[in-house]
Amino acid sequence: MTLTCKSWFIIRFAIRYKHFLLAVLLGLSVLAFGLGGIYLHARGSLESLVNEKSNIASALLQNTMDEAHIAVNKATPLLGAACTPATAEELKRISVLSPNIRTINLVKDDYVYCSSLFSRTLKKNANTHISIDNRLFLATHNYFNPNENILFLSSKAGDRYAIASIDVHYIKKTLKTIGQKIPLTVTLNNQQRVTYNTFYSETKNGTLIALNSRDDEFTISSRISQQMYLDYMLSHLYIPIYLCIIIAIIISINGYRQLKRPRSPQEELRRAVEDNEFLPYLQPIVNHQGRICGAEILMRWHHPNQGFIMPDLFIPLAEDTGLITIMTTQMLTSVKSYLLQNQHYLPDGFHLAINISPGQCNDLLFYNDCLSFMSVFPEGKVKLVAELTEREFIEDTGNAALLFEKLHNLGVQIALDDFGTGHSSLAYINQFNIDIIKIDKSFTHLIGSVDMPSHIVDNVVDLANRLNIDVVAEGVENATQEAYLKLRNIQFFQGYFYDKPIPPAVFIEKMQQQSDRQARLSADLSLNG
Ligand SMILES: Nc1nc2c(ncn2[C@@H]2O[C@H](COP(=O)(O)O[C@H]3[C@@H](O)[C@H](n4cnc5c(=O)[nH]c(N)nc54)O[C@@H]3COP(=O)(O)O)[C@@H](O)[C@H]2O)c(=O)[nH]1
Repeated sequence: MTLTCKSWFIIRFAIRYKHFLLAVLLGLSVLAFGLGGIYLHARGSLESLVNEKSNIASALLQNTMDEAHIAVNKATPLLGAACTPATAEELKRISVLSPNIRTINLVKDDYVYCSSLFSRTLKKNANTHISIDNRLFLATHNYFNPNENILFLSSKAGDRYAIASIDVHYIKKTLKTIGQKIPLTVTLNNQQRVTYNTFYSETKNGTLIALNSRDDEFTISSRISQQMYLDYMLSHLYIPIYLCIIIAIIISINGYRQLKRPRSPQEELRRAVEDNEFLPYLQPIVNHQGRICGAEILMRWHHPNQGFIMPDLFIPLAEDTGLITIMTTQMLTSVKSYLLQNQHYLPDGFHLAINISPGQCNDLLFYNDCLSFMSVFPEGKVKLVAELTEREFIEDTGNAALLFEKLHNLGVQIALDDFGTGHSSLAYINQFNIDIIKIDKSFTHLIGSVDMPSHIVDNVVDLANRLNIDVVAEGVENATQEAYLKLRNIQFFQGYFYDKPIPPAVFIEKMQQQSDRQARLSADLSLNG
């Protein structure tokens, strides 16, 4: 399976910022739990509020219905008689005594023949026609209000009816006053409906809360949509929401601090290795003609909080913990990709030195790193040099000798670093078939001083010549030192006089400039020649 550039970018980003992402995830989880809880609470509260409002609306409507029942019951005895002025007067009296009832009427053969509104018998015509299908029903009626529905409640006696009319406008006002933003609906006999629904548009989705009246004559209902739940939560529970956000941020920041908190030096080093915080720097090595012919890889720790940390401060711990092995692999892998892309700027036999610690001489992991490094370059392009320090004693359990033999077979050279400062220089030369000696900078620095023990440098060079070993003079800082060392026919020079350790990209620039200069010089020579 191949990973696209985008996936790589995401993976690298996730690895690089994993602590930050974990902290954000923690905060978001807390926020999700908190808001989830608040939302559930809001649901419960809103549902009980709607229940309460439905109950109040139902009670008020039931009152009106009871009033209508009493009114029609009072009017029922009048059904047997004709519509005299006295009957009409009695209907008016009943209606006036019932504050929520607008009219009381007597109906026969689907026509209103007597009403509390008129003091005479009404004629059969379109205006007085009324069809009564249910005990409670909604209808428009020309006499009472042709433009709006009226709620009628009827009571039957033989083939006649006493009916009371209730203003629907009044019912709507009741629903509005009680419901406020919550839409309430009155449904009669499970069919005809009166709704007050101006704030939220009507929906078929959501939680239905329905309450039947005492005699199942009507139902008060409300459907709570998702929007209503959210609005309720935001308007009533904003303080818990703010608190939840603040707590999530605090937990996030704290989590981040905990994840990033200073650990033991060992843990911190391990974390840095996982986060690829160790970078290779390259210090140029120049030849007798002053041209860059190689470089030494020197490790730097780019710490996210402390900036660049020099190797003296972390190499001993890396050696103790064994992490130096993987750090060396990281250095070689990184430098390999820089040099591979720019190998056309490198002179053949480019001298690339890397430090190895005594602990790395006990197994063949370093050999595998070298093998992988060498395999990508054409033969003879790069001369890899393993620099052995004398700081610690290399125990020759047989493994070190085997490692050096295999490295030699691969074409990797062995250099003895800090020569003369340790306790086993000569023993190592004899034991490990050393190819290069590096004169320690403490000796180089003495060149030019009054009490310079010149015989030390001279003797090292003399020894190297006799054993056919190359010499690198380390720590060259001025022209006097260079001149002195050049007179002794030393092959390689390294020090601040030429350059400090620099990032690989800067080193490549220098190689490119040198390569361009060489090309111009060759072109001039061939023109003149
Ligand atoms: N096992 C590994 N050890 C490593 C690795 N990278 C570095 N090291 C060891 O750390 C020691 C300190 O290294 P550093 O601080 O990088 O110092 C090197 C040069 O910067 C310094 N130098 C070079 N020229 C001059 C100079 O002209 N003057 C001056 N005062 N200092 C100079 O010397 C150090 C060179 O080190 P070396 O050649 O290895 O002796 C260092 O001893 C390294 O061994 C690593 O990847 N693995």
